[in-house]
Amino acid sequence: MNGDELGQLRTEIDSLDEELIKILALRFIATSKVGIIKAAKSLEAVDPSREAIQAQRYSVLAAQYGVSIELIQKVFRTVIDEVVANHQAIRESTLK
Ligand SMILES: C=C(O[C@@H]1C=C(C(=O)O)C=C[C@H]1O)C(=O)O
Repeated sequence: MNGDELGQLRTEIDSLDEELIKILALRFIATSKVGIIKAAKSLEAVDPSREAIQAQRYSVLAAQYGVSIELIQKVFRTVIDEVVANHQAIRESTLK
């Protein structure tokens, strides 16, 4: 591998990282809207049955794309925990 290839690969990685962050931002916008709807309907912040279905799907997709299932589950656990904390905050702010 020459220096040119290394540089090109790092440029590709930087661009993919930006896409990941952009997609996460879009996901948080969508989940915030869900949080507002759930707070308005007095629904719990956490939905374990929905999360179980998603976890199943993440495993299938991880296998399909050849990515570690454990890694994907950990990444989404971190993201979903953040969403749930955000939903709890929305719920508490609407109760006041
Ligand atoms: C977004 C929701 O709220 C929570 C967060 C989820 C997520 O980030 O995907 C899934 C289920 C819920 O525990 C939802 O209920 O759909």
